[in-house]
Amino acid sequence: MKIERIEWKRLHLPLKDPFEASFGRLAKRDFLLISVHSEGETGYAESVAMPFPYYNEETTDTILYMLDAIMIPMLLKSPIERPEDVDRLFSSIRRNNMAKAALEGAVWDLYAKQQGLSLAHALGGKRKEIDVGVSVGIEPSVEDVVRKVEGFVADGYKKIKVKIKPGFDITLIEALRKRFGDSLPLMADANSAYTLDQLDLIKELDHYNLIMIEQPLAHDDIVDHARLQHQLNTPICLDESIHTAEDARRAIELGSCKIINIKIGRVGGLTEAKKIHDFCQANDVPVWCGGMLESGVGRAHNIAITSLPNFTIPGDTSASSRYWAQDIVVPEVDFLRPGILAVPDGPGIGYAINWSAVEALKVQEKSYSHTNVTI
Ligand SMILES: O=C(O)CCC(=O)c1ccccc1C(=O)O
Ligand SMILES: [Mg+2]
Repeated sequence: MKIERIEWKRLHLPLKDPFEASFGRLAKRDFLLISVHSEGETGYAESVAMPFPYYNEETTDTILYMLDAIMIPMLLKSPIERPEDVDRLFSSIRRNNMAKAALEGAVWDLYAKQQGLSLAHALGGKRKEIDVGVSVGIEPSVEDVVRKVEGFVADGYKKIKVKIKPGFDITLIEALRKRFGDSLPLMADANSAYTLDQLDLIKELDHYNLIMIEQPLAHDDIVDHARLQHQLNTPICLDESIHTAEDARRAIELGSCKIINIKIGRVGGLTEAKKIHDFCQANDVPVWCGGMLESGVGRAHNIAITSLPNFTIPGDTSASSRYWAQDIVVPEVDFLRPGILAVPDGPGIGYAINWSAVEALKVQEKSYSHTNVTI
């Protein structure tokens, strides 16, 4: 697999409605669409960092720097046979997982296309359809969230995740249970907004039959989460705290969580995502695929990894129309049946790029080949 050219295009894609979590509010997506070219095929992926370092330490600009100064030159000068070689190549670079994942993901798509396989199949996924849920942001009032959830329930989403923060938690969950009853598959994501000092408040959430509580405590903690899990009936799911399969092993050994949210970007790529999946499967810990408000390209990667067998809980990969007036893929990501997405069986990610949409959203771009990169 001789990599001849690598490009990024920086896109600004406006959200239909601003999305808010305890870490901040977002009105548009600012991300890099990555293309990796080899022998007539092109692999695609996108960078998933937020524009601010409040979810994790990366931003679109830190990714741009890492790709431009370090990772693209490294990739262009290294012999690559399989996508796992990219994971190995970048293993000496500490963290910067979303930068690594953006390039590694494009090489996975390229590799699958060169083998004539769907990305799902290349990863070892067998599932042809996946159940999906939706993540609902914080709104000005509890009633606003209830109204939004009404729409998503009507759409047929299989899991409703709501964002919570101190002062916007028990009253919200209470209102949702009152309106939709106990059988609605409901969970809450705190994005690290609480500490163990709020134990009594967090324990109140035990009364609402939540499927799980996602990342209640600090982004870099597994010790307090273990103490909390031992006093909580509701399963804890870790998102921010898990960056590697080793992190997953430690958290599971300690009893810090009963479920893991796998995000390809947060863990540095599909190779590591698959390792976490496999470790969790061997230890009877279910996983699901988290979202980062991706365009259709990132959504396609999420669908592919979700075809693996231990993704037994509906993820955050909703339809394109949940976020975008127009997505950058054709066809757009849409339900096969309510709450169900088809896993594409065409080569690679199974979606084409809508280049006229990309050109309209583009704010910056750069192309690299052996002739313009000093290696
Ligand atoms: O719909 C999605 O893509 C998931 C939205 C979401 O919850 C989220 C979005 C941005 C950053 C972090 C998170 C999260 O899961 O914590
Ligand atoms: Mg989360």
